[in-house]
Amino acid sequence: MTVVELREVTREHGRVHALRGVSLEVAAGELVAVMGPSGSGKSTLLNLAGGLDRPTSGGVTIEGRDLAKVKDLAAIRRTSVGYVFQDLNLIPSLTAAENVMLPRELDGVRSGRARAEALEALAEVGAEEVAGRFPEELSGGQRQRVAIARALTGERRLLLADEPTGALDTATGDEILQLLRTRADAGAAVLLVTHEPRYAAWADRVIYLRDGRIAEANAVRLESAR
Ligand SMILES: Nc1ncnc2c1ncn2[C@@H]1O[C@H](COP(=O)(O)OP(=O)(O)OP(=O)(O)O)[C@@H](O)[C@H]1O
Repeated sequence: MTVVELREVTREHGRVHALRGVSLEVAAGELVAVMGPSGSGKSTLLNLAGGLDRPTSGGVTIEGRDLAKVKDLAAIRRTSVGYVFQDLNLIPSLTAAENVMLPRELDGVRSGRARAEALEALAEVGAEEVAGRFPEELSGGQRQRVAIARALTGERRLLLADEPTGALDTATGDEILQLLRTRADAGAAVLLVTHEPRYAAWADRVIYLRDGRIAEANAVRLESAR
């Protein structure tokens, strides 16, 4: 089942062509890595796939809903899409658990249930022991786990990760990739932007962007590398 589909998507910023006619489908259960040089359009692709930005032309569909026809994009973002960015955007005045609860509470889920879900998501990423701590009291790897837990709550089917391992050491980066892989294996569609071939090796497919176009798309099966 296709979770996200981009059809001939372009995105222009004035005279800059950030994306030039990209088509891509990511199915449930798939982890797709997006690679390419700086400025090739990777973040633009991710933002469009998650409804954080709108294409200049072409279309984006998430779980069968054409985003061009959706009035409340924010609602789709909260219910269907989980984001993990390098700039983690954890709110400093909230504990780890409160950060994870927030999107669910914004969506009208009661506090008690949102808290139970948050603790479950934190346990899933191995961060339950930091639930009551504030972001500044956490290591980089712990913060990243909390950000992933926040992206996982509410059974969101599309997970978008933009260099989620950027600031982390190799061992912690591997753990984060393992989490994304596990999530894909459990039925999510995962799009991962990375510069690191070692992380791309966890993907089912790797697409290479160059100057806003897909230059190459490889299906890789590297079970033995995992
Ligand atoms: N808001 C914007 N206004 C103007 N130009 C933009 C904007 N966002 C992106 N661009 C341009 O679009 C192109 C693609 O940018 P994008 O951030 O998607 O690339 P990237 O592959 O993610 O790069 P990096 O690896 O450096 O993060 C670049 O030339 C960038 O300067």
